[in-house]
Parts: sequence; C-alpha cells; structure tokens
Amino acid sequence: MEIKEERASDEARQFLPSSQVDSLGEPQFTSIQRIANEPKLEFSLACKGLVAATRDRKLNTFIQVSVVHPAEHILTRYSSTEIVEGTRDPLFLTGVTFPPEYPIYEETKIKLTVYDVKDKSQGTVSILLHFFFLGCTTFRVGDLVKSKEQQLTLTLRTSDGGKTVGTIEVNLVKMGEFEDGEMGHITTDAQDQKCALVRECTTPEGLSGKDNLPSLNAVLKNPICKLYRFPTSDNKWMRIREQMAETTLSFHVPKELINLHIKEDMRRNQELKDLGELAPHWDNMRKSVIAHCDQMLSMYQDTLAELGKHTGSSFKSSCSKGEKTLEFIPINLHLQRMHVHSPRLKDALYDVITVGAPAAHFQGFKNGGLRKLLSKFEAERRNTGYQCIYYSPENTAKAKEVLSNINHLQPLISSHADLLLNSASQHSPDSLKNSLKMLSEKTELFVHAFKDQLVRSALLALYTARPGCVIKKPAVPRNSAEEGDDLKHQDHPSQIKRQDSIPHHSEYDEEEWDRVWANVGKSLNCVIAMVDRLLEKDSSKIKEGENDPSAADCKVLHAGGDWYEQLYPLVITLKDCMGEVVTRAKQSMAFVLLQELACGLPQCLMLTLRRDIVFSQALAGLVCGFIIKLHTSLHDQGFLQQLHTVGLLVQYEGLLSTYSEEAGMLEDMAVGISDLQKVMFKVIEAKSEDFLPIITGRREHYVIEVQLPAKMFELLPQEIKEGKLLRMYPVLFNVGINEQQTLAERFGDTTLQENINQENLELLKEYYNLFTEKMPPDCLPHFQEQNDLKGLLENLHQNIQAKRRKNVEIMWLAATICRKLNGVRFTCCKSAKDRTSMSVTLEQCSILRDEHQLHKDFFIRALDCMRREGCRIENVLKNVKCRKYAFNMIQLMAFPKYYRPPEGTYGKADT
Ligand SMILES: O=P(O)(O)O[C@H]1[C@H](O)[C@@H](O)[C@H](O)[C@H](O)[C@@H]1OP(=O)(O)O
Repeated sequence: MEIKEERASDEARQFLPSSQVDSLGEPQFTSIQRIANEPKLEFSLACKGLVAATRDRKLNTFIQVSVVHPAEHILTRYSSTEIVEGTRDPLFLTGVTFPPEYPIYEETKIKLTVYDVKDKSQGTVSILLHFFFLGCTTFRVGDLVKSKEQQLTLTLRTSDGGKTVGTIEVNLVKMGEFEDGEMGHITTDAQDQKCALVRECTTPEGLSGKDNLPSLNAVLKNPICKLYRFPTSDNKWMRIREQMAETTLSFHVPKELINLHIKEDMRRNQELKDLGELAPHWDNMRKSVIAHCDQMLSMYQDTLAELGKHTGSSFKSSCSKGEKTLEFIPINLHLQRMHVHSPRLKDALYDVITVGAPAAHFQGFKNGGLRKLLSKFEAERRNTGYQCIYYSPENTAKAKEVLSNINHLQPLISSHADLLLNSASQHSPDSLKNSLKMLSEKTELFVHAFKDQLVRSALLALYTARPGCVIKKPAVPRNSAEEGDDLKHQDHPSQIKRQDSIPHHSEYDEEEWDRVWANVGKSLNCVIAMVDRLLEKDSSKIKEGENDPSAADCKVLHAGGDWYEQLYPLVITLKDCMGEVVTRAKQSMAFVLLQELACGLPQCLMLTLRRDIVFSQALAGLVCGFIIKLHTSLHDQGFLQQLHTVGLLVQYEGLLSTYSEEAGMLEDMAVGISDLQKVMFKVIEAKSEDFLPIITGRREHYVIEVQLPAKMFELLPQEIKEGKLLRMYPVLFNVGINEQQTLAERFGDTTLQENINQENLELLKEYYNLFTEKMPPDCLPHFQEQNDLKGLLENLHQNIQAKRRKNVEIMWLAATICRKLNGVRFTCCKSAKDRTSMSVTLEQCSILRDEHQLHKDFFIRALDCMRREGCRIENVLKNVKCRKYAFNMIQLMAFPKYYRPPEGTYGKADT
C-alpha cells in the first residue's frame, strides 16, 4: 500500500488534535489516575528487527499513532513520530502524550502503524514523501499502565495479520517522577540507539501547577501536547514536553477594552454637548465633530455586539486577519511552553507567547502604519490653525487627564462629605476625624488637578468662543515660564481673533477663575476649622463631665444635633464651590478636545481607531503573558520582589520584513507595543469563581486587575497584596528574515528596523539600570551572571550598530537577556504561524543545547522533530487546515539556515 501526503483537508479531518475530539467521557470506563493538570498518558516508542521488502534496503520509518475509543470503534489518527532514517531498529525521539482532558481510558485501544518512507520526489514548491505500509499492532491502554515493567513489547504484523515484520517497544513515561531503569548506551548512530529511562529529579514546586488549575484554566484552552526524548552530551535522556494552548483572553480583553472606549467616548461626546452656547463658527465645528464622533461610537458598538455573538474557539486564525468584525482580536495568540526534565538539573519551564504582529489589517497598509501616520498627522495638524486652535499632543493629553481626574474625584469628594455629615449626626469624634482626613486628602488632590496653565488659557479661549465676547487686554498666560517650552508652541487663545465671526460683548475677568478655584480650598478650610472647634468643645465638655457627670450627659446629647447642623451649611458650600470649578474646568478642557478633534477630522478618529485596534491586540497578548508568568512564578520570591520594585520586562521578537505591507505592520506593531507602557497591573483576590481580569481606565492609562484565588493570593508579598500598581517595560527587536527582507536590503530601506532596534535597546538598558539599582545583587538565581548580562547587552549593542543583514544574533541576544531578567517573551511575525514556528522551535532547541546539555549531534534532529511533529505544525493545521508551513523553495533559500523547516513539511498552502 502506498500513502502519499494527502490533500490538506483530508488530513486535517483525520488528524484531530485532542481538543477537538468529542468529549466521550462516559463514566462506565476506567479512568487513568494521574496528577492533576498533568497529561493522562505518555509513552515513547522504538522498533526492533524491522523487515524490509528487499533484503539490503535500509529502512526510513515512522510510526503513526491512532486511537479507538471504547464506545466508538472508529479509528482516529492522533499523532506521528518523526522519520528515523537508515535503520531496522529505529528509536523514535518523538513520543506520545494525551493531555489532561483527553477522553482516554484503560479500555481505549491504541493502534501503531509503521510506515517506510520510500523516496522523496521534489515538486516545484514542495517535497512529496511516498510512504509504504510495513506493519501494525494494537494494545489496550490498561495493559500498558498496569504492566509490571511499565513497558509492552508488541509484534508487528502485515495487514493480513500473517507475517511478523518486527517488534515495537512501548515505554510508559512519567515525566518528573523517579523510575528505575538501566543506563543505556546512546550513540549518535541511529542503528544502535538504546533508551535509558533515568530520571534524577522531581518536578519542583510551582511547576506541577495543581493549585493553579482554576484560575489558569479560566484563561488557557485547548492545549496540545507533544513529548520528546533527546540524548544529553553525557549519553542520558532528557524529556521534553511541548505544550501549546490558546487563550480566552483573545476575546475577553478586546471586549473589555471596546467597552471602555465606548464609555470614554460617550462621556466625551456628552462633554462636548455640555460646552454651552458657542458662537456660530465654533458651534458648527462642534456639530460636525459630534456627528463624526457619534458615527465612530456606533462603529465601536457594532463591533462589540458582533464579538458578543462569537462562540466556540478562542483564537483568531491567520485566515481571519482581515475580517472587520475581528479587527480588535489578536491573530493566532498562543502560549508555547517547553517543559524540560533533564538529568541532574531542576525541571524547567520556558514560555513564549506567540501572536501575529499587532496590526490593523482591515484598514490596510497602503499609507504605512501608525508610526508614520501619527507623525505625519501631527505635522499636518500644526498647520491647520486657521479653523481651530492648535494644542500640542501633551496639552491634549493633559486636558484628558484633568477631565478624568474631575470625573473620578468629584463623586469621591461628595461621598466623603456625606460621610462627614453622617459622622457628625452620629456624634462620633473618631469617625468625624477619619472622614475629615479623607475629605481633605481628596479635596487637595482635586484643587491640585487644576493647577495648570492649560486650564487658565483654555478658559480664556472658551470665553472668546462664546457668542459676543470682549478681551480687554491681551491675556498673557501667567507663569508661562514655569510651564516649560510646550506652551510656547501652543497658539495663544488671543490668536483666535482671526475668527472675525466672534461677536464681542462683555469683558473677560481674568481673576474670576482664581477666585472660584480658591473658594474650594477656602471652604474646605472652613470645614476643617469647624470640625476642630466641635472636637475641641466636645473634649472640654467631657472634661467638665468628669467633674459633673449629670451635666455632661445632657450637653453631649444636645451637642449631637449641633454637630450636624453646624457642619451642614459648610459642606454644602464646599460642594457648591466644587461644582462651580467642575463646570468651568470641564467645559474648558472639553473645548481643548474639541480643537484636537476639529483640527484633524476625520483622520484623527480613524487614527484613534487604528491605534485602539493595534493596542487591543497587543494588550490581549500582554495580559496573557502576565497572568501566565505570575502563575508560574508564585514561589519565586526574587521575581515577585522584582515585579513590585522594578516592574516586568516584556520582550517582543519581530520577524517582519521592512518591505511593502509588512513595513506598515511593523510600524503598527512598534506603536502598539510602545503603548503598552500605559498599562499597569494590579493583583487582587478573587471573590468568585470568575477569574478573568478586569480592565479599568481610559486611553492614556489602563489598570488590569488580575484575580487570584485566596490560596495563591496569600503567597504574594505584602506590597502586591496591598494593590501596588505593577509597571510594564515593553521592548521590541525586529529582524526580517524572509525573501522580502532580501529585497528591502538590496533595493529598499531598512532604517525602520534599525531605528526600532536602536530605540528599544535604550529602553532595555534603562530597565537593566533600574534593575541593578533597585534589586539586591544576589536576589535572582541568574544574577550571579550580572557581568554576563552586561556583556550580553554590550554584544546586543554592537550587533545593532553593525547593521549586518538578517542578523538573527540580535534576536537570540535579546531573548537571552529577557530570560535572564525574568521577563516575558513574545515572538511575532505576520500570522505567528510559519516564521514564528521556525523561531520558537529554534529557540527551544538552542535552550536545550545551552542550558540542558543536548547532545550536539542531535541538535538538528531535535529541531526537525519539533518542526515536523511538534505543537507548531498543529498550529499551522489549526490556522489553515493543512500541515504545511507556507514556504516555498525560493523563500527558504532566502532564510537564515536554521530557520528552514525539514523536507516534506512545507509547501504552498492556501493561507
Ligand atoms: O506566519 P507567517 O510567517 O507570517 O506566514 C507567512 C509565510 O511566512 C509566508 O511564506 C507566506 O507566503 C504567507 O504570507 C504567510 O502569511 P499568512 O498570514 O498568509 O499565513
């Protein structure tokens, strides 16, 4: 029988990943007892004495593993081993693993079929492998798990069941547990490979993840697991479990974010409407802005409604990247994990988040990406001053901050004022003192929020935009020297005299705002003075009462009413004064925002949308990375201390080319990643079973609250438990590796990549400096390597300066630095499918070589195993329903050597 590599769709249907297999968990079958969250069943495979059709032929074999569920009797192809060439006794490095939720029981049957790969014929774009059936065998899972030796030796027979064609050895694997076993002799010669099952360490605390289950399961979905064994340089076996999982955060984070945008924009639209009466020029401008803003708002609402309908898988495939309704969703977001169990070393986990570069695919890249678009827009906006007043981006951001402070502080002060009155009516001195303390603190913050020249100048600008105004003297902003250079660039409101349509009628009273503003402070002082007086009187009465108890009793009772009555009018005055400030400040700041919007309609709204889309994709990845890092590091005190004293390094590896559309993607991605600096995390104790993160804030600043179950929350340092905000330090290094990059290097421009790498190197150095300043020198396991780190940074610096072509050393150095600094790693290309798969598998094997003594002669075999049968080919299948990396020969010739996948695994696929 000959089996060729079949059509994509057939194969996709048969090779169902575990997650997609129907859950057939009927209780009448015997379950397999395993540690929670650990794979249900894992085994390795080897054949002996395989018989070839012709005597002298060397065999190139692989085993196909299929499953027969006890209730079904249908054969489902589950996985395959790699091809081992030139031996009749192949020992396969790729094992078999069934993840925790896979419906497998003692009664389940496993069929093992051995194929011989005859020849490789080369097509124009791919390599076809011709497989021939050699023999097969079947076993019951129960027989393996109950076998004394934890091993089965099975006879392979031809399809008619007659002829014996060799044997298969199935070895049960229990990763992370001790097991007796004979030391074997491993040679690099494939003909003489033996397996030694030696495990010399147990899974360390925190890696088994039993306690993490509920909160991590809320986030990670549909895991795919692969198992390998590779020889070490001292001829022992190491075990590697590769895992890949999608995340519910792919949809949860964008939905939360869009919701916040809608609220923020609704509030802003209302603030524009509340600006009051304006002269016709400004009024028309406002009408036009509001119309555009309402249109955008309904677009956000539609998108949210569409996303609300989405059910099923929690990842967006590469094929959907241009879909309008999914534009906020990150492309192909997954956790890629490597769990290494190697002799004499601690078990180790290596996580990388893989995701398509955050970019606005639906909007396209004809005019470039955000980096270029934003600066072009800003330059153009400066020159459109005739229709509106130019405020610098810093001032616009300031206006948004003031508005946000007002919206936050006003209700807070109001409720503290009510609490004060409540304490007064209860005649409770302690609670009165406390309420006053809170009220004073918040009111001071409130008053401070307006201590900005911008408010003053915007008030004047707004005044001149009212129907009929008179400006007696040219109003020069006060303290302008103190406010720095920004304001020099800001057009002074008096310039709007250019608008002849503004009628003049009354005189602008420059001092008025100062009076209104100062009144808040004054009325607070009155409240403080009254409270002091009341408390003083109270204590003197108590003293009196100690001398004459009967007199004191009746006075205290009487004084209860007094406290409330005396404070009430003062509190009302405070609220009134505050209300007056709020109305004016809100209107003046809304007027600044009106200018921002009016100057750039409609581009500014389109740019905001593009930035929101890119940010949403980037944020979903970051939240996923943060949550996973937190869960895996809960027992690492050094990391937790670093997290709250320094912050978290988040390193992105970009593989985009700087040619054509991908240059635009890179521009989007660079802005999206840089915008993550606006995000802070906070860890809170979960109060219910809903562990999904909560997002609050506005475009300039977001807080992500990550919920942990009580047991895990307990493990955190006090600072984090108390809600300290945790900072993020995102950095991006990009190295284009494909044929497009060759074009960019020869005929195009690579400065975008060079500039990004240079800028981000500075950010990385800043983080390193902060880290060395704030952390004790011996705080991290890796920190004895401080000099190493310095050397690595220097090396990275030199590589970036060198401007060499396709210098992938940059990526390796940046990733190594990130791991040593306890950071979160990301790898991205356009779809996180093909180039990303090459890069993460290379990274995994390089780690095995450098950190776990992978035998040097097995480096390429390990790499090929992972690329051929590992999680990443499953990722390709998930995305495009075909097990082929979307590369052709010509493309691969342009790739750096170690980024080329093995024969037979690539070809033209319809992506
Ligand atoms: O996952 P990617 O590397 O972005 O996939 C690319 C692939 O590298 C390229 O060779 C192919 O021609 C396609 O452009 C792939 O992108 P898709 O987004 O179409 O999967």
